[in-house]
Amino acid sequence: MNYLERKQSRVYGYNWENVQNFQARPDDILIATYPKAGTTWVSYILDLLYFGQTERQTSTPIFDRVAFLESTISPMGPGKDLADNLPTSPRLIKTHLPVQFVPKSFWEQNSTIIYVARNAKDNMVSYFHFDRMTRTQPEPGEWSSYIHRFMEGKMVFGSWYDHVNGWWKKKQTHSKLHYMFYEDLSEDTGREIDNLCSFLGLSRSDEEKKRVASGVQFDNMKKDDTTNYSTHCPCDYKSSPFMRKGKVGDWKNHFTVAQSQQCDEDYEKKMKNSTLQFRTEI
Ligand SMILES: Nc1ncnc2c1ncn2[C@@H]1O[C@H](COP(=O)(O)OS(=O)(=O)O)[C@@H](OP(=O)(O)O)[C@H]1O
Repeated sequence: MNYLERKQSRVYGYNWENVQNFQARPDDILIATYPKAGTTWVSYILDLLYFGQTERQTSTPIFDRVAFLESTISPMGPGKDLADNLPTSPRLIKTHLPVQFVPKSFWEQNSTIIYVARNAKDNMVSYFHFDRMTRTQPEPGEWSSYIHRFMEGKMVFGSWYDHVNGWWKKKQTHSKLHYMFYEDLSEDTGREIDNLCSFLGLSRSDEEKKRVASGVQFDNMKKDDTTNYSTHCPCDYKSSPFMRKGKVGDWKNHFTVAQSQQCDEDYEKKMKNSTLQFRTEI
């Protein structure tokens, strides 16, 4: 077992059975993403759509309102326990697990799932900076080698390519799965909130939806201590903030022309059988 595998198994391994035996409920909402694809953004949208600005929302950090299922590092204890004890209905639960590792009770209970995907290049950049900042992930090393590790899928939650494709395939057979894109949210948050409401069967006034769209803007979430992760312990915010840039196309500030070409060629090979379409700029 190499360093990465040892670290993975220490953080997530011993928790495996607990997570696999998790008892989902029919009204649960599972927010599934590859790390750094917009999990917190969509979590906060759903949180506001369902619960509005209550006292709990303004005093409790987002990572205690939305349980990170497979995490063992939350200040509130294992994510599975947090999910078990969430007082809300629906319960909002987040996961980064590839589709084949999601606890089976979510399928048995026909729970609702919101998947968020982000283009590979921006996802990679965001993950790189997160790895620089967090103490729960392997050290990222140099950017030039990180790109290769990402392309090879040697990441804590496995290959980005398998992740986005696995969930995309699942969407074709699981009607309660809504597949969203970070780039669409960035382009028109209001439109994506409308789509979410239609999918979830939520009737919210135009005014309420506008309030949500404004509340979840990057600058608002960045200055809000309940959504910017500033109170989350295992991070070094001097290296990089959690709410870093929040942009589509920031990859252009990181990739050299040669790195971009190499990534595109590799992408073509890995995604050649996929009908998924990503935008790397808007
Ligand atoms: N409101 C809003 N608007 C635009 N972008 C946003 C928003 N909220 C979070 N973000 C950006 O999402 C990135 C973090 O992704 P996740 O929340 O999935 O991270 S995690 O996996 O839960 O750790 C991270 O992206 P980068 O800035 O590119 O690093 C965040 O800045």
